[in-house]
Amino acid sequence: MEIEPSFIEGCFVIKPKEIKDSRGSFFETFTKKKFYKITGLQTDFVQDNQSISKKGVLRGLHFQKGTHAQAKLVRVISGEVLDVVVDLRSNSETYGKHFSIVLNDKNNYQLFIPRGFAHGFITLSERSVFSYKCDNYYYKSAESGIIYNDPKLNIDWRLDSSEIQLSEKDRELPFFKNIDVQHV
Ligand SMILES: Cc1cn([C@H]2C[C@H](O)[C@@H](COP(=O)(O)OP(=O)(O)O[C@H]3O[C@H](C)C(=O)[C@H](O)[C@H]3O)O2)c(=O)[nH]c1=O
Repeated sequence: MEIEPSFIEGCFVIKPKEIKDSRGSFFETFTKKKFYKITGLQTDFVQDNQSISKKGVLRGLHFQKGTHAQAKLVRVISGEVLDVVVDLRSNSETYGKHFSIVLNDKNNYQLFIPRGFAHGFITLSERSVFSYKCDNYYYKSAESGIIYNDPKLNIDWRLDSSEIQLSEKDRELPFFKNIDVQHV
């Protein structure tokens, strides 16, 4: 397992070591001891999620506010997505900046996202199975987000806007300038 920092402090890519043999391959998706050793983080993940999406489905950009904020360790089990995080930590040098990365079932990359970020992904393959660990529980009333096509963020989601499918909730998310970062 190796780690690759991104330009955003605290947000990094984990590249698991895949062991191949005549049957196929094996890799450890998470071990607390190794995660701590390579990251120095004592993150205590309490909830695992999985979502399945068709091509063009964009989930996000979401975050939970205040004490319900979640750090996440995200990966793709099947297919390919563009994963995007936005730094909402008001004291961060990269506040308002975003980092994006292609995660798929070939590179098996994982992205660690600290608390204080908005997160979203778009499915680029015909179907994706997306799995992630959270260090805080789901708390519906603490949910918030930013509209995916916010002009200030100017995120390139790789697909034509006519191909992008959003939930009703995500279509109504506020612009970046209107979110209350003090309660992120
Ligand atoms: C997040 C969540 C949702 N739900 C229920 C609520 C709805 O009945 C249903 C779908 O929820 P939602 O449309 O919010 O799911 P996503 O659009 O995939 O939301 C996620 O999208 C981005 C990518 C994230 O990083 C967040 O983890 C999360 O916000 O699952 C639960 O029961 N538990 C949960 O932890």
